[in-house]
Amino acid sequence: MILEAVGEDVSREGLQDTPKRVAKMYAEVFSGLKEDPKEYFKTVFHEGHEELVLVKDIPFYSMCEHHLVPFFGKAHIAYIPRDGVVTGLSKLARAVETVSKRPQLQERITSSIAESLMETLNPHGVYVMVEAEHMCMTMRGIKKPGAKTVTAVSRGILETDAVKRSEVITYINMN
Ligand SMILES: Nc1nc2c(ncn2[C@@H]2O[C@H](COP(=O)(O)OP(=O)(O)OP(=O)(O)O)[C@@H](O)[C@H]2O)c(=O)[nH]1
Ligand SMILES: [Zn+2]
Repeated sequence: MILEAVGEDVSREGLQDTPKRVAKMYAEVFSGLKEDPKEYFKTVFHEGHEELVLVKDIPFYSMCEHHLVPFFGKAHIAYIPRDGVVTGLSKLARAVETVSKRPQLQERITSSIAESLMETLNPHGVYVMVEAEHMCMTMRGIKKPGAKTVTAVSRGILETDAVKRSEVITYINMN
């Protein structure tokens, strides 16, 4: 229907399988709708580690819900465990993957990861930062390639304690 609407000849060879390919692609890029990031954080280890855990530079690709074009970048997830309860490191990246693979807003990716962690691990604090380039701002519309959006959500002690939060931000900015 999109190809017809833009005036394409939908019978030409290259386009014949395009509806099928696009359907398959959307099933893949929106597969996170069927998943709950909180499920991943059920994998826990009792390690007695009460200090910072940070997994940074987690790459992600998502789809802007306004234009259905990609936005992509990196997510950084930090938390301070309570009672030494930590989750698997890969589970943080899996949560990013799940919430990215939905029609999204960058703010919602950021806050839903933070809330999921707070609700499951009940840590002392969480800090999530997401930086991304939105193709709806680069290839169309205002056309500002290179413009970067940064969103951050802090919860618990990382919301109330500015010193601890700036320590986390220093680690995020470190190479
Ligand atoms: N807050 C937020 N806005 C977003 C995100 N992704 C895209 N947008 C914005 O959503 C807005 C939609 O604005 P509209 O005026 O309804 O749509 P539009 O006419 O296509 O807007 P332009 O992009 O300005 O041409 C735009 O300003 C986009 O930049 C996001 O993750 N978070
Ligand atoms: Zn957009």
